[in-house]
Amino acid sequence: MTEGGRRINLDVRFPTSLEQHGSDAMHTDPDYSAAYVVLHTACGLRGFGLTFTLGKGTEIVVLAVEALADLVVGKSLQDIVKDFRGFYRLLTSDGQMRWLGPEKGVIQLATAAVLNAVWDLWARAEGKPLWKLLVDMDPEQIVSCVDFRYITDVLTEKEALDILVGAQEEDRMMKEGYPAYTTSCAWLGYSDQQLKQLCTDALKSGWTKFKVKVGANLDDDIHRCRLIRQTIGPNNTLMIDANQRWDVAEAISWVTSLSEFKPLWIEEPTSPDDILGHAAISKALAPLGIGVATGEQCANRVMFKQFLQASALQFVQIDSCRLGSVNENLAVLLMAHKFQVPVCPHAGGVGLCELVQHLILFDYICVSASLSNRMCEYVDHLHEHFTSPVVIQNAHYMPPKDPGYSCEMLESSVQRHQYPEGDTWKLLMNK
Ligand SMILES: C[C@H](O)[C@@H](O)[C@@H](O)[C@H](O)C(=O)O
Ligand SMILES: [Mg+2]
Repeated sequence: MTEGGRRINLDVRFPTSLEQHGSDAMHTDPDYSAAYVVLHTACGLRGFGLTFTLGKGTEIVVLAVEALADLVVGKSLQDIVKDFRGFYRLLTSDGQMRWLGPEKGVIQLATAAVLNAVWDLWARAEGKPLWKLLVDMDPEQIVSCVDFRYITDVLTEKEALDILVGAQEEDRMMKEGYPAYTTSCAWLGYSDQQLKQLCTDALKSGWTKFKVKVGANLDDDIHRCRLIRQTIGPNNTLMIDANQRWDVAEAISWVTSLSEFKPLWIEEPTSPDDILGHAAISKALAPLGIGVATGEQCANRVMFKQFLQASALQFVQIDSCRLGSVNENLAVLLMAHKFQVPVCPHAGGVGLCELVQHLILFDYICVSASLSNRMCEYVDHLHEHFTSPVVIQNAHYMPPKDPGYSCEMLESSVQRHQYPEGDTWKLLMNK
């Protein structure tokens, strides 16, 4: 990898807060943003990677990426992928930098951005979309990308190999795609009128599964859930998402008050680190038929391991930019399979839909072979800034065909949205 004398790590921000896109009970004004990484090889190939942020502080992630750059620049792609587990360890276990995490917080977001770019580069070098690169790998090679440190008490390499049965129903995915649900109809800052209109339009386009933001005000939640349930009807699926707003007892009583609207899950009811709290909530809500979903702020495989061990979640929400890239997502997919807990990836952010679709296709084809209680999140924002945007047909993700990990943004979009020097921000600041 070379640095080529120019900046390769960028702070790119979109002013989504202006229209309340992405708003929830804890993040009331997100500007969907990314620390964006471009790797250059000596032979002229480029790999693109990103990690998702909400605006302020993205510059800190960019600095963390720069701190990791020394571990990447000067290495060849072949050297990295020949011992990908070793390279993952190098990035996450540097004797000085690991003090900043380890494997969590800003440094982990930066690790994800860098490794996402490496995976993108690898898939491009092979001329395949990332999901296909994974599907075509030997189980041994897949397992060699995973760091099993701290998880061998629940998953050994041998067990992982046994799980990876090899490609199964790839054809089904090519024909039908992977089922999706939408969050874009019901961000917390949207008006009733907007909720109703967006749900009605989504129903017409074939959507049957809807997620609603809750957690700020109970009366308002009852009102919004009623409105949406009435609009989507009794047979479509509803999920609710509190984004960590409550204490444990509060979560149980609040969700009990919303149970008449029959949500499939309550997402992030409390602190993302409170594994036993999630277990208590799961136990209390099970008789109501409501599961607990979490993972978008679960920074590493060890946390997921414990959530699974403690029966603290019924839906695993992997995130392509929170965990340490594909390497660590593979570990979580395999553990979820061992515990027979369905994986429903998180994608509410810029670029997350583009990335995570690759992981869930791999999960279906090589790991789970099941669609029961499984779906991938979709949000309808900012896809126009990517060179290979997601393709949704009849509420399904259609498998990407272009080589890479779908991380590349249009150069014009990057330029316009760079913070603070891009035109979009200059204009907003001068208002
Ligand atoms: C701030 C973001 O939009 C979150 O609200 C979003 O990721 C959300 O939790 C989701 O599940 O999509
Ligand atoms: Mg969420």
